[in-house]
Amino acid sequence: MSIPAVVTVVGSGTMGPGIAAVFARAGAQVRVYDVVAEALTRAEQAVAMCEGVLDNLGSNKVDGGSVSYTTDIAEALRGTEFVLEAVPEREDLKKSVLAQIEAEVSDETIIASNTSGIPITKLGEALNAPARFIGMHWSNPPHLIPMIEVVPGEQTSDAVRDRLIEIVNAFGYEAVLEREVPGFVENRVLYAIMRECLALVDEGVISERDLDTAVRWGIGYKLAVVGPMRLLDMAGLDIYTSVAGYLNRDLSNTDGVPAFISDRVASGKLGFKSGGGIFEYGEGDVAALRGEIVRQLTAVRKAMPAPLSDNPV
Ligand SMILES: NC(=O)C1=CN([C@@H]2O[C@H](COP(=O)(O)OP(=O)(O)OC[C@H]3O[C@@H](n4cnc5c(N)ncnc54)[C@H](O)[C@@H]3O)[C@@H](O)[C@H]2O)C=CC1
Ligand SMILES: Cc1ncc(C=O)c(C(=O)O)c1O
Repeated sequence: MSIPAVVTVVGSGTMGPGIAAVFARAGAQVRVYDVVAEALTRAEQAVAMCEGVLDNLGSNKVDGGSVSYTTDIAEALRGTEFVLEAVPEREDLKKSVLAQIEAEVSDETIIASNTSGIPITKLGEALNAPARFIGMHWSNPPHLIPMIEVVPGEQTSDAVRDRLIEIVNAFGYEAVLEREVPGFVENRVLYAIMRECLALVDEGVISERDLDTAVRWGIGYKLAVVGPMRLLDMAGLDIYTSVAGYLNRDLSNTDGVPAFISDRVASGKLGFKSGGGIFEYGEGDVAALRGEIVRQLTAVRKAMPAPLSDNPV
């Protein structure tokens, strides 16, 4: 299974560098483009770190891969075969950038978006040739989570869909093909969980730290091995029927962003990126936490059956 020889990643913030590292690991010449020069400087450091993580993971490495960095979009897109858009999650911005990309590439170039859940058909309205456009939703951190949601829009061609699945598998990643819905699958599940977690903390049922402990060592640990559908069979559909019969109507069904979050955002408390959010972080805490998270994710990944392997669970 081959991957494109030349790949361009547009947007080098949280996600771009790890994505670039995975493509380069698979042998592609990757060009990383951003409008902010400092973002590229940070990206170069991030890519080097991701490469070290992939070495530690023992991830397969194909010769010939490289990563370069530029603030010149024409240079970034010249001769490219595959573009991954990873700019901020704003429909207007993404549409503008997608149109900018399409104007610079050949008719054969595939354009993919790492959008967290904006419908691909909607973003595709910005393109003259939406048949070449598809959703390619990586999960954070992209160089460690070996599952990518493949989300065709209504105009996406079958050939582009099949080619993207081939590329994802060439990384040694699981490609999950989905019909397009807002938020796709992973974030619909994640945001349902986050909604309930935030409600439980906000209502004083449990503290932030104890909530994390409960979820990590309860469903988090279990779901890393047993998926939700298999878990239903393991628990018993009769048990689910009894519990859901009284519990589903009692779960949080708030829409919008809870004040627990919006108040913090309004006061500039964004989490790791601002030194404080749900928790507060002192000097060096975020870097240490990032390193420990990567170390533990790597250890768990090594303990699990490899992606694409014949896992009986
Ligand atoms: N952060 C996360 O955990 C995940 C994010 N995503 C999605 O990936 C996309 C990117 O997210 P992040 O990396 O977190 O965003 P980010 O805000 O960390 O990085 C975005 C980058 O795009 C650059 N940028 C802004 N305007 C640009 C333009 N016109 N042309 C080129 N570059 C431009 C910014 O300078 C920045 O470096 C979003 O759609 C997001 O929803 C998907 C999975 C996980
Ligand atoms: C909070 C949150 N929101 C979106 C995404 C991905 O689109 C992630 C993730 O990939 O981890 C996330 O944690």
